[in-house]
Amino acid sequence: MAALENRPFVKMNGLGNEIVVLDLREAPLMVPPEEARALARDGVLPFDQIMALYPPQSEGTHAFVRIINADGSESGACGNGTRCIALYESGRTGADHLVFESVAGPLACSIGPEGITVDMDVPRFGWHDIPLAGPVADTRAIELQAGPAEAPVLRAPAVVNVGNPHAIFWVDDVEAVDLARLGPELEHHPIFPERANISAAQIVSPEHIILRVWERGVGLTRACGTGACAAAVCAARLGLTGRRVTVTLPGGDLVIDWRESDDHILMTGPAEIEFDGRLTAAMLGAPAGAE
Ligand SMILES: N[C@@H](CCC[C@H](N)C(=O)O)C(=O)O
Repeated sequence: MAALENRPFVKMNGLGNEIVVLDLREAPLMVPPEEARALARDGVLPFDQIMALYPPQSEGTHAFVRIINADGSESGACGNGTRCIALYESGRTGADHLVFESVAGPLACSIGPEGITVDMDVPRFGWHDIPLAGPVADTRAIELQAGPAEAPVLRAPAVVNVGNPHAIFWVDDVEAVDLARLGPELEHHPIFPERANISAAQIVSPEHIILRVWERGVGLTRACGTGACAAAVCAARLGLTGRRVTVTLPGGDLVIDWRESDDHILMTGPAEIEFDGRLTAAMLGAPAGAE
């Protein structure tokens, strides 16, 4: 029998980033990676991330959240998924201010007229924080390139950890970059011992970035909240933009404010509940009723 069989789920999205919320607080269990992979593969419940909720570990928090990618790997952060669990929990409790915990630390969320704002904590730029495979004096532009000589070669990404590792390449036109081909090569580049999310970022103005993301453990997604945070803080740090930008992804816009007073990253955007149901053996890759 599949471990997750018959568990309730809620299908949500954050700007088209496909999210499945599993509220496991009543009967906690670890999400088997092979069941996550089967669920992502079977097409009935396509998802980019599972946001699995566990009983809170600290006073005043709503849940501990573990984030599982479609390939079964775990991530320390998921911006779009965090807005989704904030909306889900607000619907259950009526609260407009919520705090979750994750392996990367606390996630304070507030629901307001502009959308759902998540405090994504502070960015980390040290080579060992990303992490990179070895010491790099200045991670503002590491020496890395990919792509055939005849195509626009991606060069010298900025790198940052915003709860998960990101590499951002600055390009003149995001549509001219074949991220579907270069993404997997770069995600698994040996310079990234924990792999990395790979973005192509086009600076439109000091207040506007267009972004495309190849997500670690998933692939191309319609939106990546941590990718938007990563591109925003790296662009500001390089003087390419201000500290408050709109990031346009295929699924829509996020507003990122890299707060001057404490360097926290505030991400604001929508979330949507689509439908709910219960997981079946077939969805989890096991024959129904199998012991
Ligand atoms: N879609 C997420 C990112 C989820 C985790 C990422 N794939 C990773 O493994 O680091 C977001 O909205 O941030």
